[in-house]
Amino acid sequence: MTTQELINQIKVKKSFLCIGLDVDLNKIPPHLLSEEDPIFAFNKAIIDATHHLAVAYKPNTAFYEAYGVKGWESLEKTIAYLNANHPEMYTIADAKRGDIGNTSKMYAQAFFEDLGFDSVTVAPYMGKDSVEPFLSFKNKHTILLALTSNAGAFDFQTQEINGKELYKQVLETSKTYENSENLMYVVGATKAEFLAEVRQIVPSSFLLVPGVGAQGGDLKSVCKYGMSPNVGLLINSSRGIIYASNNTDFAQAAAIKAKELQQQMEEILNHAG
Ligand SMILES: O=C(O)c1cc(=O)[nH]c(=O)n1[C@@H]1O[C@H](COP(=O)(O)O)[C@@H](O)[C@H]1O
Repeated sequence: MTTQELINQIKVKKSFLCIGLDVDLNKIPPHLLSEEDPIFAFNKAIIDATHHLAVAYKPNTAFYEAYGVKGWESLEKTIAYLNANHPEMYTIADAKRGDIGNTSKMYAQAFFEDLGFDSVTVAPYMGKDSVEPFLSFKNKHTILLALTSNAGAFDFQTQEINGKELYKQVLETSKTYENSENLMYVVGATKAEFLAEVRQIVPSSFLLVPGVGAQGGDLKSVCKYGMSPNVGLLINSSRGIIYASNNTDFAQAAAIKAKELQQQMEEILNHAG
């Protein structure tokens, strides 16, 4: 999906919500455990109930890899279901990859070509030649970790090197990479006040903002500091939506939570004009 197509979807749906499909078998409704593929059954029900309220889905691959071959099959089925039935949805493989060039190329192939995701999250630590193999894929996005939502973000990302915080160096340096127009960035919702400075460096890039909901990030603050003229935000909530109920009404309960966020987003978009 192109960036313009994503922007169009945001305008049509009046939503910039990304729903995180972080499926934990200990948290899903027990009645699903007798299904042949409980993870896919859960995802399909959540997608069917929420796709009109969100513009993106983000399975975090850890939750699938944890179940071995079966988990990977559930991931494959989930992305295939989305691409076949909801091609308008933007898809993010949250895999946080990045390695020497020839290895990164294989990671990119796995997520963009084999699985067919629109984007993948990548760690910037190994630098230019670890990121550019992802950027060379047309109409695919590479979502680089800039300032993450967790407490450990302050260990390195906000430390200054030559008078500049590392996350700012990541933003600035990555703009010089080949095909840098295919970049998006992760900035945690728990660090909303940093978004104004992020926007000074990347005024129009899309930002994936996780941390609303279970981690306590505030939607309004994120929009206040981070919204660009083209919206430029994908706000993710995983547990806060998908585990709203662990009973037979789980999908409807997820839709209620998703709608709460979508309505707040619609109000913000209306005010932004
Ligand atoms: O890359 C991410 O999506 C990510 C970056 C970050 O800084 N913080 C963060 O929470 N995430 C992911 O976003 C999701 C947040 O989930 P909830 O806290 O349940 O909404 C998880 O899949 C995290 O791995």
